[in-house]
Amino acid sequence: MKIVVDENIPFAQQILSQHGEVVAVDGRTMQPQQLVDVDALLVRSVTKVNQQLLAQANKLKFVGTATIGTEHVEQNYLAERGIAFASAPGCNAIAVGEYVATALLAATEYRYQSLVGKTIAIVGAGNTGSQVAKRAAALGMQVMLYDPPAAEQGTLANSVSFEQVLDADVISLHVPSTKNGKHPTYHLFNQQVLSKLTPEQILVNACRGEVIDNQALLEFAAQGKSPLLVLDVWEGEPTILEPLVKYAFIATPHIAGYSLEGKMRGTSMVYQAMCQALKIEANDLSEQLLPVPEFSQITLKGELTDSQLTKLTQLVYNIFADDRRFRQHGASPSGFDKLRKFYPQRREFSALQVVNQHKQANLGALGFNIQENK
Ligand SMILES: NC(=O)c1ccc[n+]([C@@H]2O[C@H](COP(=O)([O-])OP(=O)(O)OC[C@H]3O[C@@H](n4cnc5c(N)ncnc54)[C@H](O)[C@@H]3O)[C@@H](O)[C@H]2O)c1
Ligand SMILES: O=C(O)[C@H](O)[C@H](O)COP(=O)(O)O
Repeated sequence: MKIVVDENIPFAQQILSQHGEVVAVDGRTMQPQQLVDVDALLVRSVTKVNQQLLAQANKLKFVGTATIGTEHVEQNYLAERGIAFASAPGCNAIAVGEYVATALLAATEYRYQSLVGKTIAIVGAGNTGSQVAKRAAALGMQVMLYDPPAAEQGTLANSVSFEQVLDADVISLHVPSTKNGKHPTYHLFNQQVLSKLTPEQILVNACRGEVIDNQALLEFAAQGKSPLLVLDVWEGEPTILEPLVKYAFIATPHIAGYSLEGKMRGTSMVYQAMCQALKIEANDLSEQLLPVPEFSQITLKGELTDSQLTKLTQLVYNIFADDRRFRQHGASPSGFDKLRKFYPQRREFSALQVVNQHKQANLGALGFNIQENK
């Protein structure tokens, strides 16, 4: 069996080589001739899987994307060809929740404010939005969910109105990128919507760049009229609107979901799906391949202040290091992809065991591994 994988799928080589020849290729520049006689293809979000790419894929039986987003894959075309498809829903949702929580704590410290009692509107209450909601609630915020599709399907009891979203202290975006259907998200935050926001608010985009009209946002930001911006995703990646970067409080190259655990779950999920589709027995080594974290335990002697909590999150995930690297090296197309390719190992909060003498319920809800000190 021959399997082609994006070279940026961690652990793929070790896990898949049990089943045949594994060829790792650059996902951004993958070519049709690389798929001749290939049985399975595993990609990430940067590979457009369409008729053109699969023109010479004479033996292909399975395509998997080790990501949450699926807009880069023409699923109808795969179905027409009888090629099985799987994605990895929710694989890196915890990492996105931790990214947003870390960013919000940093932002409010910068403004000498507290998050307690502030409102947050979460646009898109799916896997990533729910993880953000859980952490925002743990930080004492009042959470509002806006998700008309889920409300219509009856899976969300209370979806607030879009007007309520625009009034929130924090607006955090967690929708897929869609141009069609009843609730398209392309430029959901367009010039008109952005004009209603104020510099006192915080706007987070960790879903897809094109959900915000980046040119319009730049114009408001340049006039000092935009909210405080936390931007992980950008329109046109990797060719982004570079002047926007300097106006963001936090700017990162689409790495909100890039925890090692999140990537490992993505690999594991598509591996399992591939084995099922190709009717082979799975031997998932991913958990075993996860390295021991550099840090392991911290003992807290007293109640944490807001500032100490901010530091604790940054101890595990140094969001400012990501931001710094991006501003220094990442805004050009090659820089953007390079930072993502050579992203340092980032662990989830659960990798840190917190020995806690004072009960702080919110640390557990934030994702830390709590050990009560009796
Ligand atoms: N920055 C990153 O590293 C990163 C990581 C993971 C996911 N993502 C992106 O975030 C998106 C969301 O991920 P998820 O796991 O939460 O997906 P999900 O499918 O679990 O949830 C998306 C939610 O958005 C809702 N939705 C769709 N259109 C909407 C609209 N117009 N208004 C409000 N809600 C709407 C859906 O009903 C659904 O509940 C993904 O599609 C992916 O593109 C980015
Ligand atoms: O959709 C997802 O899962 C995320 O956006 C993910 O972080 C994308 O990562 P990429 O495939 O671009 O490396």
